[in-house]
Amino acid sequence: MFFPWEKPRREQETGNLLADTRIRAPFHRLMTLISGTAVAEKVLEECRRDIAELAKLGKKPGLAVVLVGDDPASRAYVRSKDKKCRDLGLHSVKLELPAETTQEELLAHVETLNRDPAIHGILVQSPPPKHIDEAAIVRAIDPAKDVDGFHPINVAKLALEDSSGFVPCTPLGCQRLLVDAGIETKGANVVVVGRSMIVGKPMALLLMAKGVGGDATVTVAHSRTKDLPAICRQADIIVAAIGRPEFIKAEHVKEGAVVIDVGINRVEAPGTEKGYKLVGDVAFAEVAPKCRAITPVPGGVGPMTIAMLMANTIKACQQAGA
Ligand SMILES: Nc1nc(=O)c2c([nH]1)NC[C@@H]1CN(c3ccc(C(=O)N[C@@H](CCC(=O)O)C(=O)O)cc3)C=[N+]21
Repeated sequence: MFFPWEKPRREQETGNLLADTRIRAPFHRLMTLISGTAVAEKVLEECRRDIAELAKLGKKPGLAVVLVGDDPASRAYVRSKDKKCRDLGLHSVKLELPAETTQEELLAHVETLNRDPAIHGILVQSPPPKHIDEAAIVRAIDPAKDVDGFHPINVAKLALEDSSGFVPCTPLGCQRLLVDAGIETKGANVVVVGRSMIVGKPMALLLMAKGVGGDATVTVAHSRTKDLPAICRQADIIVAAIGRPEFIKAEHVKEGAVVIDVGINRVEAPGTEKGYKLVGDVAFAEVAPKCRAITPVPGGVGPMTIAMLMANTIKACQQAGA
């Protein structure tokens, strides 16, 4: 028997796949691989338009990324943020400070950037070395330049659904992926796994807010949650932000669920060129066949995070002196 929707199984590659790439799944369903790379490109196209509008007003958005120490993964992120800024024609300042930088020195850098009118967004790469009090640094950033959305003022604005604030880039990117992939969040049971200030908590607030990409029924699960697989199996949408490689297995996922994989874990891969590979918080090979849609790693949430950082920087510029 031949069903027209049964397309030949494709190599389950992850990478530059389009959002409508479909892989045949069991029970004659089609599984969508949601391409963060493709959606991020769309967001960046919108950014280019906004940048052109600002240029007419003589304005150019500027982003400062501050990195303390020499963690290789952090350096890679900072480099790709800097590169994306340059691609778009944004003003980009990259501050790479030694691991021994003191709290006072770092605060002085933040103060300088707060006062710099060419800088609209400031990001201090997380996590900083142990001797740095990250909460104090975050509070020192001018909330109007806090494009990470970590400052208490911006956390409050998100909770209050005040759209003048900045929402953390990763949850914002996840929400945009859901909206762009045509996945209805209104009334959906969403389980967010992870309660971090960077992803889990703001993700939950966004999903329960009123409007497009919101109106969901949100459950936040974490390391102390009882019977996590049973809780996750209730979910129409799972957002996995645990920070443990391939933690979410087939037993966590209801047939036909949508899975957003926020994890970016470097795991050893002997014999490969780099000596490591990136895996998500989801065991992709066993989970994907059960899903209606899923994001890959790499090429999923990661590129969206950077695109939303650009979008937040543009918003900061638009709001500056407005
Ligand atoms: N203050 C602060 N803000 C952040 O937004 C922030 C941070 N600190 N600390 C670290 C995390 C991590 N993060 C990533 C962003 C993009 C990719 C990304 O583009 N990943 C590519 C792959 C990149 C590769 O190949 O290494 C992908 O998933 O396809 C990854 C990770 C931002 N972070």
